[in-house]
Amino acid sequence: MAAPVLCWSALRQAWPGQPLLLDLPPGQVAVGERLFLHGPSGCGKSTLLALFCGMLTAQSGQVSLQGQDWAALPAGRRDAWRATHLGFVGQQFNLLPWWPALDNVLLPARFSPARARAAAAAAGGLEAAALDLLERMGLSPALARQPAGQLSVGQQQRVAAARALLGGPALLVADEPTSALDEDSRAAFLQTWQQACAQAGSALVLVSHDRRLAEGFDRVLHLPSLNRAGPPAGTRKGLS
Ligand SMILES: Nc1ncnc2c1ncn2[C@@H]1O[C@H](COP(=O)(O)OP(=O)(O)OP(=O)(O)O)[C@@H](O)[C@H]1O
Repeated sequence: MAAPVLCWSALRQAWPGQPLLLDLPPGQVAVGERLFLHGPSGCGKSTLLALFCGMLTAQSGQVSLQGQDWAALPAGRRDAWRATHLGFVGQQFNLLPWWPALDNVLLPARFSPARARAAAAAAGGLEAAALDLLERMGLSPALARQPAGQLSVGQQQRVAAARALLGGPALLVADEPTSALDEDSRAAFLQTWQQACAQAGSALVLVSHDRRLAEGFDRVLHLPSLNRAGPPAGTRKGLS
């Protein structure tokens, strides 16, 4: 069996001066697996994604991406590892607003020769790969040439999604990636994204408040709130 893409030991995390936020049993995400992560606002979903992405070092426990323990990498190599193996779509899209959408999608290729090669090989050229991804996300070649800052918020979210997919990184992590889309577009967009992940062989970890979007995912991980009136931690259910 192939080694997991993402792997974590028991994780405990608290922000300074705040009560324990995360208390997670060991887990993993397999090659190509789609994991849907949900839980109430403030339960620590974004914090957990930051641990998965090596943006934050676990206070207790260990997280590995593609067999590499994040904590064992110096900061510079962590950035390079992330650029090669991870695509991320956050609640802020972090696009360069004066750059054409197309150039924003091509950004990972500047930081990762491996992703540049993979993208070019899959589509007969790097630019063709980016245009193809944008088109699959519903953006025409004409829109692809427009500065990202002149696109609608929903279109910008699609550009960020295409950028994360370029070159088929082993893992895609998405924090509420459909928040800027209208309700009718959400399911269709996610379906497109899942298909693109499957085609690229990328695993997907997606956070959403909206449980209805869990359709099509292989597994659902419910993250309970540890700091809310409710059943004591020992009786929490649904953590898989
Ligand atoms: N950079 C930070 N510094 C200090 N505390 C933080 C930081 N980021 C998050 N927190 C704390 O961690 C808690 C959980 O935040 P987090 O964003 O991880 O939750 P979430 O489940 O993603 O929330 P939402 O669904 O509303 O986006 C927050 O209540 C906040 O107090």
